[in-house]
Amino acid sequence: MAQLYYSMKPTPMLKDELDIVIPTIRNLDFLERWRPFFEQYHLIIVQDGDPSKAIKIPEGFDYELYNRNDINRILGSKASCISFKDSACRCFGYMVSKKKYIYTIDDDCFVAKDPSGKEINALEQHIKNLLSPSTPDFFNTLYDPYRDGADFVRGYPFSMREGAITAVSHGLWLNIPDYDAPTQLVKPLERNSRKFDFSLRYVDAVMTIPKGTLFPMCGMNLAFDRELIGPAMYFGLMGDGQPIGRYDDMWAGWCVKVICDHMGWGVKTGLPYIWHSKASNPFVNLKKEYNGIFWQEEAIPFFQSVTLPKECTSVQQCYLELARLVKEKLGKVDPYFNKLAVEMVTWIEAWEELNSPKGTEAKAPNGKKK
Ligand SMILES: O=c1ccn([C@@H]2O[C@H](COP(=O)(O)OP(=O)(O)O[C@H]3O[C@@H](CO)[C@H](O)[C@H]3O)[C@@H](O)[C@H]2O)c(=O)[nH]1
Ligand SMILES: [Mn+2]
Repeated sequence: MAQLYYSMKPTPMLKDELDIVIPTIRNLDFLERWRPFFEQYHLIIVQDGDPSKAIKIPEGFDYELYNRNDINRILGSKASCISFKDSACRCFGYMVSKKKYIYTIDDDCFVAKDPSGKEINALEQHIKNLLSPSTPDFFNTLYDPYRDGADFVRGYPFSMREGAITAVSHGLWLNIPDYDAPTQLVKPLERNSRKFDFSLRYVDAVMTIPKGTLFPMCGMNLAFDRELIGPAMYFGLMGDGQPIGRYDDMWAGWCVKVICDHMGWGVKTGLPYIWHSKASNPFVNLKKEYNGIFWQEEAIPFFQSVTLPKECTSVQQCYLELARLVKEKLGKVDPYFNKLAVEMVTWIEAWEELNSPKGTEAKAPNGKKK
């Protein structure tokens, strides 16, 4: 009967070309809310924290599950580049995936509704964003010209209307916005939701982030072309034993954007929205973010000043050049950046080990096929 049910359901887009990566420290009951949208995709679950803890995964999902023991077993000494006790561990899922696309989502994110009350299939919107071109070189004032009902506006050069390949689709959040701790502390009650003037909160737009402009990439609701930009999607070393937290995705976003600009690829932000249900503790977050709030005032000018040499023709080469520059330019800000630069190189070595044709296959001992 189940087979008949599946055969009757429409095959979702990129069903066999996309993995969903979830970092977690808890049971994944949230998947029940996403079942209509996720159950035909393969999940890669990266269990953080105590590997002896069993997490419950609802029946009917096709997944592979990795805990810290698996990460250490698969990467050996190179496991040092994967964060422990921080959601940054999710990037291990990007590395072991064999698919062209990745969607990553937090386990406290649920299906949101658009202003008409319709449930948002966030994954489908991300896929549309990734499969349609970007406009990094010339801003279209009607936002995404490739969306139904939109187009290029007058004065947009026809020679540029083919657009660029889209490497990243950055989604947003209703209810709990991704604020830093100081902002959270001064706006404890603010919700990005229908209680306020909903039309101000739900912006029905997808836009390309212009070339040469950095952005704060949030890992909560994010999709990307893994074959294109995967090697640069290293979520910086945070968590246990590190002097900084909650800048993992920010670090990845700055590296990714500099490399996408160099390669001529686009990064989009906007739709889809998810419903972010849980605000993490602002005081705990302040401790994690403290150094980052200082260091980003040095890091941003550094990334803005980076020019990658034309000899860097692959993402791996770009990333290794970035690691070299991080050590040279940011190492004097704090020794942490020397360590981060080393782990950036380790990440690329581990990526190559698992993903080059002769690379080793990562075997997930815990996993369930439907
Ligand atoms: O030690 C940990 C803590 C959590 N996780 C998993 O990671 C995600 C996010 O956790 P949570 O929702 O509690 O934290 P947020 O502050 O909302 O996360 C956002 O901030 C950034 C953190 O870098 C990031 O952009 C967002 O994720 C959940 O799935 C937890 O289960 C973990 O793996 N390890
Ligand atoms: Mn959260």
